[in-house]
Amino acid sequence: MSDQKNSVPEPEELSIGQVMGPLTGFWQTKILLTAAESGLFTELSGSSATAEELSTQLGYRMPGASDFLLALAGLGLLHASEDGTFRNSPAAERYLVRGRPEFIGGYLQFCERELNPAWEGLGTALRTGTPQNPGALEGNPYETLYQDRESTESFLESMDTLNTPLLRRLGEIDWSGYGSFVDIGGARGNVAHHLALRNPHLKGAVFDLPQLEGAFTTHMAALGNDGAVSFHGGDFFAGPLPESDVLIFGHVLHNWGVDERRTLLRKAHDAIRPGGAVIIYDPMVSNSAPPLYATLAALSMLVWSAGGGEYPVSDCHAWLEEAGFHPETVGPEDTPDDVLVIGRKS
Ligand SMILES: C[S@@+](CC[C@H](N)C(=O)[O-])C[C@H]1O[C@@H](n2cnc3c(N)ncnc32)[C@H](O)[C@@H]1O
Repeated sequence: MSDQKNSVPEPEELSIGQVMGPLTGFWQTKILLTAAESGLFTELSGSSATAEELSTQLGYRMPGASDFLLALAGLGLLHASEDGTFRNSPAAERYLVRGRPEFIGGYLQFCERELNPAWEGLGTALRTGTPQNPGALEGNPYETLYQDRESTESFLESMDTLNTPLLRRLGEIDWSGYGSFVDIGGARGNVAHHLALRNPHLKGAVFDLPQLEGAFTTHMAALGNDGAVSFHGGDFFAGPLPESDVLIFGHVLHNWGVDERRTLLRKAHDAIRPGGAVIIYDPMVSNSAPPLYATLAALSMLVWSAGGGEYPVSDCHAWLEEAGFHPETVGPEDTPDDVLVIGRKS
């Protein structure tokens, strides 16, 4: 037995770090979320301070506070200088300072409040296939989420963090042949606003649950949108989808099971005018070794959503063809980013 073991060649790069890294991932998450919640990065923005000064400001005790700051430096979120002072790293300065355009505080809060508790039940979800988010067990998890104002706000901010990289890619599509679009499940209208801004000839709308109308109106006012995009409240599983040249499903299909995705695409085909198109983006996978982000997103859907998950690009094409579209993948596959697929209607 032991001979057999010894005969297995050990890869040279084998190291316990390959196990310790994922194991301490939870501790790293807690360090990041605790620092963000304390306001440390905002406090430090554009300045530097010693561990003693920061611990006084935050009400922390030494020496724990010093280790905490050094751990943040180890994570690349702070820079520790020789003179004993700390300042934000460029990433922290850009993404973790409240008030900055790319601040991701909403996403941190959404992970902490919504996703991470559901991840606690990963083993159960894997064994049973049942979501671990009570809201998803009752039906549409968004209906439950929107009962809490603060959770709704952090969710909507986090959606915009995740849809921001898509704004440029959606803008690069040739929109000259289309006159209108509706962003189905378009939340508070971030994508719709930027699309309409870049293509003033387009009549844009968002279709989402009626609970989001107030957040949509507030966000449009903050962006200076003068009514170029309208909001239509409704449930996309009840009744037909709004008529348009283009319908967008961004980070929507992965919330639902295969049958619901196929239903939504069939409804989309009914609603889209001849010559129009449906546009889909999700962190899809296209081979047996997808980027880690896509599989983490898939597992987040498993534990949080009502039967959702990420799906192969080829499945997306198949559902589109079944619904009557001619599918085409726009841009790269197998990136840590979303895959963009367009289905054209003859
Ligand atoms: C993951 S978010 C995606 C938001 C946005 N498209 C983006 O890319 O950031 C899913 C959206 O679907 C909406 N939604 C969920 N169920 C819905 C339903 N039955 N009818 C209409 N919208 C729904 C949610 O309110 C939410 O805004």
